Amino acid sequence: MFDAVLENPYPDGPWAVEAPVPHALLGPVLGLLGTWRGRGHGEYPTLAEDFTYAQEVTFSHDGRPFLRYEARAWLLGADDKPLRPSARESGWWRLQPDGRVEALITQPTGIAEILVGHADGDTVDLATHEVARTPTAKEVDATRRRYTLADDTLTYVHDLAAVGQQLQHHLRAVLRRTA
Ligand code: HEM
Repeated sequence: MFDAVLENPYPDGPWAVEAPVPHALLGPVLGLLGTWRGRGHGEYPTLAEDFTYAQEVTFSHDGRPFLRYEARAWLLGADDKPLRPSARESGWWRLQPDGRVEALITQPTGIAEILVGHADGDTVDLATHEVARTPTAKEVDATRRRYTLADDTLTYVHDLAAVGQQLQHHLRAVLRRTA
């Protein structure tokens, strides 16, 4: 009786050139589609030490005017060996006319962010509209995320206002397209 639902007839497509055909509103973010891997560096005034991490980020779509976003990071030791899993997040980037973006991103640390911003093909700039926190989550008030795409390299900087600190640098990473 469940035969009709055994296979998902609407799989996501990470590619701009294969089915499903990307929705026209995805135009300003088409260059992001796919999987990216690379490394980053992070710091925050409340932390005793800065840190280096590796990260994998995937943007995919199902033909509708939003991206599915997945990111997972792991810390790297001095010898470049994986130390331990670190930040993960996933969400949806809703494209609006004129390249406006509304993003919903959740993290297993109890944070749910809504960000608004703009995409123009080479850059995406997102800033917090609202943050919701579970009762035990750390006090995160705002983030700003700026992505720059050039020659199959995706660079981002991530500012953070949290635990009583003003909005300031937390992360910078350079990712290369892997698929
Ligand atoms: C690539 C993504 C990220 C990495 C690798 C990363 C890494 C880290 C690390 C290593 C720490 C120190 C504590 C620990 O060892 O876990 C930390 C602290 C923290 N991070 Fe991140 N982070 C990332 C993304 C984020 C995001 C997206 C947010 C918020 C939306 C965030 C908010 C915080 C906060 C609030 C702290 C605690 C500061 C404190 O209590 O002093 N981080 N992060």
